[in-house]
Amino acid sequence: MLTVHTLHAVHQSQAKTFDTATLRENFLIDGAFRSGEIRLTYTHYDRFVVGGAVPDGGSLTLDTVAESGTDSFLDRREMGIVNIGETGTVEAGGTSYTLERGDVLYLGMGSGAVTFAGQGRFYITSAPAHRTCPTRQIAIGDAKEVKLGDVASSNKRTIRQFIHPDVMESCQLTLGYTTLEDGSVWNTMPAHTHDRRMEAYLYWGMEDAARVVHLMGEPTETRHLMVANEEGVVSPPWSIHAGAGIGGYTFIWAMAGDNQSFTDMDFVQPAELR
Ligand SMILES: O=C(O)C(=O)C[C@H](O)C(=O)CO
Ligand SMILES: [Zn+2]
Repeated sequence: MLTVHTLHAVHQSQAKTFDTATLRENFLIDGAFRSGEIRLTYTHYDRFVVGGAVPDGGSLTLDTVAESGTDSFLDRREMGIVNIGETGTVEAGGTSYTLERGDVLYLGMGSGAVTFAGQGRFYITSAPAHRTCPTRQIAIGDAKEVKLGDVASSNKRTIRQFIHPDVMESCQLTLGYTTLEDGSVWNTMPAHTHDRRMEAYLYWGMEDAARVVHLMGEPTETRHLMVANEEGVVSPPWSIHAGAGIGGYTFIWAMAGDNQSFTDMDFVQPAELR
């Protein structure tokens, strides 16, 4: 079963008037992981799509998605998949890839129908593409590791870059995930914006009762979203994206836009945030 929800782009002057429920409707991605379903959110931020596929021992095929207006979803798109569950397989273009928890698969434009199977919980990201880059499976050991933060600032963390120019080629999609060390709670602090790229976060590896207080909004108009395990947030180009968690967590970041330069960020120091 395939469900697609559309999120339209919101202007920052409107976002600052939203109450909690309206903020959540417009920026929180919840309910993406349901047994036996593929659930996608089609955003109008760089036409970036995020979602989940949970085959739960069976198999689920993603092919035609009416929102893209193409015969097959990947006819003019590339895709990045992260398995956040147990071992599962993804089959595309006649090849089957076995993904362990934390493995990433990049599918180039024109890969055709994609079939998810096994016990994987697959996080799906997709951006429009203009050429075919080679499909590639990237294990955790193949990712580029960047250590950031320190214990004193409660933000010691490891950034793992998978779909990233230093690791492999893609059209515009970049993707990786960041894991907090025990006792550290803050991600992406100091915060930043990057008007050149939108970004989507998916929080996972959390206890059911835990929450991340995700900060969004223009730097001088911040708002927060209480985010549970396996929930995501779409971050418009004008918004900061940062958070503090109750307990440990990992978050998948994925971006699309004018450049693939991970370090192209406009930093905002805590004293400048409102
Ligand atoms: O913890 C961090 O810092 C990050 O992981 C930053 C995100 O990846 C990001 O916002 C990239 O633009
Ligand atoms: Zn960012």
